[in-house]
Amino acid sequence: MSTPISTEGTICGTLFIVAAPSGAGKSTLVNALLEREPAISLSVSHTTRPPRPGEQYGRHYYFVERGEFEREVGEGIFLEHAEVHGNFYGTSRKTVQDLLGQGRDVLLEIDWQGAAQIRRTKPDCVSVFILPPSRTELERRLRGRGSDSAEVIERRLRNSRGEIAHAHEFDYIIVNDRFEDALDGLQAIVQAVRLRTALQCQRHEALIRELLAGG
Ligand SMILES: Nc1nc2c(ncn2[C@@H]2O[C@H](COP(=O)(O)OP(=O)(O)O)[C@@H](O)[C@H]2O)c(=O)[nH]1
Ligand SMILES: Nc1ncnc2c1ncn2[C@@H]1O[C@H](COP(=O)(O)OP(=O)(O)O)[C@@H](O)[C@H]1O
Repeated sequence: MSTPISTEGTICGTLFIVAAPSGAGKSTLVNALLEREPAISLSVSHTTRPPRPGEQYGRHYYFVERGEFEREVGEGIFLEHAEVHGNFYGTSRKTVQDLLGQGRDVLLEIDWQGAAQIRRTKPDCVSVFILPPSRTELERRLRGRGSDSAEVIERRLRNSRGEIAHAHEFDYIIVNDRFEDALDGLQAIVQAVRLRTALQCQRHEALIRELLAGG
C-alpha cells in the first residue's frame, strides 16, 4: 500500500493523548495497548521528578535536573510542558514531529494542561481521559502501587479533583474499572481513528491526483 498523504502534503500519523489522575491506571493501560498495537510510538517525556525504583532513563522518562529542564524550555525544545504535582514534565517537539512525519502514530501520556497546549497547535489530535471507578479505588490503587511516599500519594489524591474537572475537554472518556474492558475501549478508539484517518487520506489522494491531472 502506498504511504497515505493528506492535502497539506504531510504523511498521516495520528497524535493520541492519554491523561488521567495519578493511580487511575493510565500507564498500565498504555503499556498493554502498545503490546496489542506495536506500531504506535510512545513519546518518552523529560521530567524533573526523581526516578522511582525500577524506572530507567530514556525508557520511562529522561530524568533531568531543574536547571537543565529550564534551559530546555528556553531553547524551545518542548511541544508542551507543565508543572504537575510539584515536578516539571515536557514532550520533545522534534521526536514527535519526526515520528508523525514518518507516518507513525504517536501516543503522549501527559496531563490535562499539556493536552490543552497540544490541542491549540495540533487540533486534529485525539485525546482520551481515563477515570477510576471511584475515589476509594483510586486511593487503593495509588497506595497498592507502592511506588510513592505517603506524602506524595496525599498530594496526588488532593490534585485528582482538579484533574478530573478537565475530563470533559477530552474527545473520549474511559472508566478503568475492569482492566480488560478499559483496554478494549482504548484499542477500539485507536482502531476507529485509524480507519477514519485512512479514509481521509485516501480521499485526499484522489483529490490530489484529480487536481494534478486537470489541464
Ligand atoms: N504535561 C505533561 N505531563 C506529563 C508529561 N509526562 C508525564 N506527565 C504527567 O505527569 C503526571 C505525573 O506523572 P508520573 O510522575 O509519571 O506519575 P503517575 O501518573 O502517578 O504515574 C501524570 O499526569 C502524567 O501524565 C509530559 O511530558 N507533559
Ligand atoms: N483496572 C484495574 N483494576 C485494578 N488495578 C488496576 C487497574 N488498572 C491499573 N491498576 C493498578 O493500579 C495501579 C496504578 O496504575 P498505573 O498504571 O501506575 O496508574 P497511572 O499511570 O494512572 O498513575 C497499578 O498498581 C496498576 O497495576
